[in-house]
Amino acid sequence: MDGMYAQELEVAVKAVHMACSLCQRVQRRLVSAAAAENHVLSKDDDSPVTIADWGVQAIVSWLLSESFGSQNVSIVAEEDIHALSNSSSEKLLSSVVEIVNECLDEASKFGLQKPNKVIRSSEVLEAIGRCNATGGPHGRFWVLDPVDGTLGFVRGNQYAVGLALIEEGQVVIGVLGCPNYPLNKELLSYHHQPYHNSKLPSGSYDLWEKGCVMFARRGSRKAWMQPLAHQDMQVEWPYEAKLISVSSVHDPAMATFCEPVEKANSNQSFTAELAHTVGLRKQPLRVYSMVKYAAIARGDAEVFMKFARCGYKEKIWDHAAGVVIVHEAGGVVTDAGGRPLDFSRGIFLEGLDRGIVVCCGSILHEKIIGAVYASWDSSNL
Ligand SMILES: Nc1ncnc2c1ncn2[C@@H]1O[C@H](COP(=O)(O)OS(=O)(=O)O)[C@@H](OP(=O)(O)O)[C@H]1O
Ligand SMILES: [Mg+2]
Ligand SMILES: [Mg+2]
Ligand SMILES: [Mg+2]
Repeated sequence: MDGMYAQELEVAVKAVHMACSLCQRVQRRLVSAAAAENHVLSKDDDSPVTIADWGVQAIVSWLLSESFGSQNVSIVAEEDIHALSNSSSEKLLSSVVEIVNECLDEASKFGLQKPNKVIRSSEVLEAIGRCNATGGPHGRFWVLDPVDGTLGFVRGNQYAVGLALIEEGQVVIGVLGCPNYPLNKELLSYHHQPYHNSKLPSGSYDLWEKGCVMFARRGSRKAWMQPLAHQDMQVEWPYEAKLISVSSVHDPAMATFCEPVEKANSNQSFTAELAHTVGLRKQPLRVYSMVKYAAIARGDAEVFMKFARCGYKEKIWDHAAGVVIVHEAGGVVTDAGGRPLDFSRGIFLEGLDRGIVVCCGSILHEKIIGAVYASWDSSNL
């Protein structure tokens, strides 16, 4: 990790590894219905939030502040402390504090310094609440989605931790933790049973079998993947990193496209029409979270399309890390008008033309953008 942003990238990768470890602990506990009740809440818009969302936001914010000084760190992130700070949420907050300390205790596993004392609830709240930057065109800020695909997470399925650094409106580094990403791509659409791992005798599974962290630096033309450390496995930091790159498939008939699982999050009949128009023949791969970007970057799928319903504004933390990783792995990411996504206008991807189109290469990309023009008028978006 030499060159520009080397230190930022190193800290971000370590922080995402630790965040993934936190998520894995929580996901294992969610298996018990009784625990799930205390660990999953609904937000005002009815979307779920869990102790993992707050725990990851706290831990990443805390680690970034420790590494760069809190006065130098500005973070735009999804969660806030509202639901955690009222008097009825004491138990919830103590679960978050407990999991944060449990994970920080293992800091050395990820090449990080363990704190010399226990982190108190006020510090956890402070770390979460500090992530209230609003982005914009100037300066430097981090963008964090502590758990992307929270729905997938609570269902024991795919989810991601996304961390990116934006400078002068451009995403300069991206790190994506995908704890359930299978090495065997056929298993991407498989319903994961996360707790199965814990039943395996230690050492009987391959380090690369499931779970990875992907990362890239803008302009490097390289994207990397590291395995996650599995429970009970003694692996020394730094972990081995492999180069990844997009698929070389350009024939639509051979290509796989992925899209959100939830019908509410993308117009699946419109994407089916686009797929048909350009000659994509395979069944769509429906995957939760930015794991869809990971699948493109790793060459496990060729196209990702998301057309949110009219009026929904995409947020920068749902895309920043994925976009730079796909781009450096050789892929193309634009809106449906063919323009790059604009991360310089606050927390939303303002000005996004209709939807997001991610492809392994320009041939497929041009076909899809062309099909959007042809289909748009007849669509009911
Ligand atoms: N109505 C609507 N339309 C589009 N997108 C929405 C919508 N509501 C929420 N979100 C955001 O979608 C994030 C999850 O997107 P996915 O592509 O992973 O969708 S899906 O979970 O596979 O269905 C999800 O991220 P997380 O909240 O981090 O899970 C939301 O930020
Ligand atoms: Mg998200
Ligand atoms: Mg989220
Ligand atoms: Mg959410």
